[in-house]
Amino acid sequence: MGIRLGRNEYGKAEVRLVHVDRSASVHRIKDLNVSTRLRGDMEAVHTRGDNTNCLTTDTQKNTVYALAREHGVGAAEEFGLLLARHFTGEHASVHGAAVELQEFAWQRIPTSEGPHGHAFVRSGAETRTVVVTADRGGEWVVSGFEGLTVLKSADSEFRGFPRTRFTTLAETGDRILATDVTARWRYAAGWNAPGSAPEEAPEAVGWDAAYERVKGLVLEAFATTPSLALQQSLYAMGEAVLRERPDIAEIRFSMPNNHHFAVDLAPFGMDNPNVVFHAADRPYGRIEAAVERDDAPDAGPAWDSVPGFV
Ligand SMILES: O=c1[nH]c(=O)c2[nH]c(=O)[nH]c2[nH]1
Repeated sequence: MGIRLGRNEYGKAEVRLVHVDRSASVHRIKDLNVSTRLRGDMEAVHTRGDNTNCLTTDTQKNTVYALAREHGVGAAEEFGLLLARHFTGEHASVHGAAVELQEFAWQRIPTSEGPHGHAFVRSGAETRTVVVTADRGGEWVVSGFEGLTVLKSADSEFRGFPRTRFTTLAETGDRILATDVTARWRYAAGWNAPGSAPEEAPEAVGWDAAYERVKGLVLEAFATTPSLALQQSLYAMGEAVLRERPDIAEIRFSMPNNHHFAVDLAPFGMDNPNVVFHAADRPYGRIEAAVERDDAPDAGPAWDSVPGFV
């Protein structure tokens, strides 16, 4: 009987790193949750318990902290690339690395004398996310965010769906459309061809500026697309991003349909022209799709370590 080791990876999950940049009197903080995953020559550790090639998960955790001290922490994409390159470059037994980051945003507390120098309040409606993958074939960056909660109180309809013997949903020309957007986008330029020039890549343009622009495009498309279905809003959001950003090959979304039901106030002799709603928390519809360019370069392993998008 033949039995063999299948796909495998290992790493340290959820290393909580807070880095304070104290180089000026006004501090900057980076608050990250970093997970590492390594692949490589790991047959012996699995089949024989021979740890010769096993760069321990404890060392991986320490590396996150030590490289933060040595290099500082820039954009999450930059720090992810630094770590992935370190693991694949410094350890012969490691052939590939995936680094997953979540970033929690902080903003200096506004005071009557301006933003405080070293007191912060958590900010940002959403959590920024990054997954960097590096192996001998190249580097891939998937940026994104999760938990961007949005709502439209008009310009949303849902009609024309099939009516089966189990259908009770009424057609509507006016409903609340609400969701928590999770979006992940894969950069194309310079990131999946080893040795290709990164001039047009966001590393040159600025990861933070690229992030803010994509978020802005997603929000604007949600707001301005008269919605006939949440699926249509999703596609419009992806299309808006790909039209403007040739450096992005594809964008994937996962969005709950956070249902709001108009409350029946007739028992109290009142009408309810879409004014009073019950915000239901479950069940919820779940709408997921990728929007991609026809000529998108191959995704390679870019999505392999992206949670919820496999
Ligand atoms: O935008 C929507 N898409 C659906 O697929 C769906 N299904 C449903 O019950 N309500 C909605 N709304």
